[in-house]
Amino acid sequence: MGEDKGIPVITIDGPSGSGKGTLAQQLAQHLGWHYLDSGAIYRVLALAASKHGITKNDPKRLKTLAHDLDVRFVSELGETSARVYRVYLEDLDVSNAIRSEDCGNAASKIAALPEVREALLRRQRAFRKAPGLVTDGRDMGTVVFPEATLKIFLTASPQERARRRYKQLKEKGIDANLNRLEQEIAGRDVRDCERNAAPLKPADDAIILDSTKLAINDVFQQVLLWLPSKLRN
Ligand SMILES: Nc1ncnc2c1ncn2[C@@H]1O[C@H](COP(=O)(O)OP(=O)(O)O)[C@@H](O)[C@H]1O
Ligand SMILES: Nc1ccn([C@H]2C[C@H](O)[C@@H](COP(=O)(O)OP(=O)(O)O)O2)c(=O)n1
Repeated sequence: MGEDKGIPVITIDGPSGSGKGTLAQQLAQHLGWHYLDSGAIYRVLALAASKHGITKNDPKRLKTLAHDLDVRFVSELGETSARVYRVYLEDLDVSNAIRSEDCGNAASKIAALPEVREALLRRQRAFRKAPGLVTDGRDMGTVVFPEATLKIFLTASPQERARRRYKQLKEKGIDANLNRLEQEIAGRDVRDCERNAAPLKPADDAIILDSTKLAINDVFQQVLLWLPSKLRN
């Protein structure tokens, strides 16, 4: 099915821990739009590659794996009426498994391969369905949906992002080390920003929002203020 360019898209790009997923999910739920967590696709691919013993040094097999990847997203109502997004690889629920920092790092490594990115393009664009799509990642506004309705580039200081990730992991009962997280986040920033294929950078027409000192709800309210004028254009 072809992509319908008349359907509105909000893109949220930015580095790890800036709050992209949180904001994108809030917006999708508020607007009743679809949600695409593009990073989850790269994470699932990293998991599948490890399962099949394919390394980042084998772009040809990774490309085939990316093309054939059996990844599914299921959105369901959680206990507090907020939507919960679950991710399946083949028929296995990998929602928690893909959230480890190891998986994030592995995803960042294979995401540097142009063959892999190309193989995932069409799959990502297929999420553009009525009444609208909110999506987050690294290249949503620059490459995947260059004509998006509203593009946000969400940042926060590396220290604040590491602190958020630390708290998030601890809340999930996952052991974490703040210093190590800071280093891993810094390493991922460099790799994601310096690669040649679709590097992490704001689109020319993106609004840059620094959330270092903003609460989750402040970020959400700010974006809601920007949206109406973009939807009218
Ligand atoms: N503005 C904010 N202030 C404080 N914590 C935040 C903020 N935005 C997100 N968080 C928290 O930080 C963690 C990482 O957010 P997440 O949305 O997963 O980031 P990303 O998708 O950019 O990696 C989550 O636990 C989330 O609740
Ligand atoms: N659109 C995207 C999304 C993610 N990636 C890569 C680069 C990221 O470091 C990894 C993991 O992305 P993800 O958004 O899940 O990571 P964070 O939640 O921001 O820590 O995948 C990408 O290259 N392009």
